[in-house]
Amino acid sequence: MHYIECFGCGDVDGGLHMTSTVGEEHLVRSRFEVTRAHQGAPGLAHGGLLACAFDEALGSAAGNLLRRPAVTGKLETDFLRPVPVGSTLYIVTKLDGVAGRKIYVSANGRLDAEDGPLAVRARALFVEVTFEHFTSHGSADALEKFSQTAGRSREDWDINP
Ligand SMILES: CCCCCCCCCCCCCCCC(=O)SCCNC(=O)CCNC(=O)[C@H](O)C(C)(C)COP(=O)(O)OP(=O)(O)OC[C@H]1O[C@@H](n2cnc3c(N)ncnc32)[C@H](O)[C@@H]1OP(=O)(O)O
Repeated sequence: MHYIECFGCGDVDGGLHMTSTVGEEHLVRSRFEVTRAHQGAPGLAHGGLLACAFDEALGSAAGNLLRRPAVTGKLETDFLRPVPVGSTLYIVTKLDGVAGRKIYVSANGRLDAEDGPLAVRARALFVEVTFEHFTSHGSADALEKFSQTAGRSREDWDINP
């Protein structure tokens, strides 16, 4: 979790409640459990919410792998199979490259198992920003809110392992 009020990973009523873990080979694994609250057509996940889940997974990978603050500039999704309510999407994200402030990431989402059928593919461009992006465009106390949630100081965020 990067922020307790984040719709993707935070503790928000109706949020996606996603978890992400950095694993082997610098892959980030995220899970999204699809509930009735995420429906578009009866019994099926809404495409916009699936895009949101991938924004979260891709953003978490960019942030956690590079330890730099970044925001989504562009997000593309391919919806390959319907995603039913009650299923879990297993999303694996990889870092494809970095060019200056531009961070390229891509992800595959499989149904109900890491080796399940491929349901959604996504690619995104994240753009590195300064911390002032969040304080000037969002909330003046954004940095305090981030560090309260994650137990990190601003200096921790500047580390690039
Ligand atoms: C640190 C420790 C972390 C710890 C762990 C953190 C975990 C963390 C988990 C987070 C998980 C959150 C997941 C949800 C993430 C969101 O929801 S972010 C919210 C949605 N996105 C936004 O609100 C962004 C809004 N847009 C903007 O603020 C600005 O347009 C941007 C993206 C900052 C870019 O503006 P800018 O700073 O003026 O930069 P600009 O010079 O225009 O662009 C820089 C480069 O990017 C390119 N570019 C920019 N936009 C685009 C685009 N749409 N298409 C193509 N190229 C583009 C430009 O062409 C330029 O390329 P070069 O000239 O360098 O070759």
